[in-house]
Amino acid sequence: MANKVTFDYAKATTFIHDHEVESMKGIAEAAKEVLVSKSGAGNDFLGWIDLPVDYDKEEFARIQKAAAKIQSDSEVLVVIGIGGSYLGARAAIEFLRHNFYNMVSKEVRKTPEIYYAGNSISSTYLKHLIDVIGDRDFSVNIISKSGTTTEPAIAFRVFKEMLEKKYGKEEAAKRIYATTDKARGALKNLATEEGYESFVVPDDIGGRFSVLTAVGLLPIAVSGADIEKLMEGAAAGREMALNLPFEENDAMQYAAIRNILHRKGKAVEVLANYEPSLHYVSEWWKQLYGESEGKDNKGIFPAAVDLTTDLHSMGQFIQDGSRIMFETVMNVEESTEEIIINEEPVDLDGLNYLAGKNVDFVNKSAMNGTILAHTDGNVPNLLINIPAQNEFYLGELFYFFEFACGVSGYISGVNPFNQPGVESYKKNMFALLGKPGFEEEREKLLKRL
Ligand SMILES: O=P(O)(O)OC[C@H]1O[C@H](O)[C@H](O)[C@@H](O)[C@@H]1O
Repeated sequence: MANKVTFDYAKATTFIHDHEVESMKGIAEAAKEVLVSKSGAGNDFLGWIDLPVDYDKEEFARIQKAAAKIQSDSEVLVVIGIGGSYLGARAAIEFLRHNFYNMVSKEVRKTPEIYYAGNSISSTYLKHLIDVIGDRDFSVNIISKSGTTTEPAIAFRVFKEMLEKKYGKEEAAKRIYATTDKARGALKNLATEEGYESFVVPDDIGGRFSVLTAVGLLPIAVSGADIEKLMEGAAAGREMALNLPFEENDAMQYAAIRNILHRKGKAVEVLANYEPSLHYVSEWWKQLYGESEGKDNKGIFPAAVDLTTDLHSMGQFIQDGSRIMFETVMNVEESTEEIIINEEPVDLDGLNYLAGKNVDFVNKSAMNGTILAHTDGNVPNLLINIPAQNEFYLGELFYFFEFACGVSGYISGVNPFNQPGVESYKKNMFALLGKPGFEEEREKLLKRL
């Protein structure tokens, strides 16, 4: 086991020839050069490249102080945000903390319960979350880079009113933390007006690359995870991605291999995990790759499965359905906890052959068996090994995926750092809602409904 996050495509070599790797190596290195020399499209959004070694230390300390205050005066933290202003924090908290974080006793958890809002427009979800908070002390972290996104703005109105009713306007303002642009947007204006403690999403870091800014760091710190270790891991990931030659550079190889497979007609990448606590890492990854690469009528469609769970639902398709995909497995090499399967005097369930083995041995056997089965079913399998579930390796993993994403986007010739397609639904929604300025569009749409 290496003491770092590694990428391994040994099980995919039947689908990929050495000369293809050699040829893609050149393309990937040229793409890397465009990325690090900041000469490509979207080059004003590359602040994430050096972020792990070049971040605002004063703000970092303020994040830790705010987290400590929330931990001391709140039983619940409501994190309001969507997309890049939501998924990174949730991915990290679920990866790093207890699988039943909110449910486990306070003595075990020691930190506030954390719930997420503003990631849908469901009134039922909002009302049910209000029920969960009850009359307990709580704080809110509203996160929106643009400060104008509808889903979080609506949720914030609801929880702001709840805080103000409970504590009065002045005390409520001390329980609201706003993470947004340093100067622009409705949320920034509101925060200044109401005196909320504010944290900055840097101009040159897009939402889906912002997990290691205050966007992710404040909620992650509130959960009790060590954000310094997270940054150290990301810095280690950066060092390797920037400096290692292609043959030893895991992020570069991942970018290259997935593009080789894409050019052979594999239109879908299925990211698989064998730990339920990685579910939101996949969700974060889906946005990172989906918004970065899915444009100009091209891109690999990022999909995800939780295994072995989905082997009993999606497994059939992966093994035997349309041959449109390759699979990338995130393998946690050392399980955080161990449970031994004990021997039973009468072997009624027929499991005594596993007596003395731990459950993770069974999980790994399922994983290895599945990788071979899927490979036999013509699904090329790639492996990302994560030594253990801790802050350092998560930092490395975040950086690995971000760097590979930038390189991969340039390989396919898109601007990996914009998301023009996201505006289309928003325009229609605003028109249908009757937002001022959308009158003409509204008439046209109403006729089509
Ligand atoms: O942070 P915000 O400005 O509220 O944006 C939240 C998310 O929604 C947008 O529609 C974008 O497509 C995403 O890239 C972004 O992460």
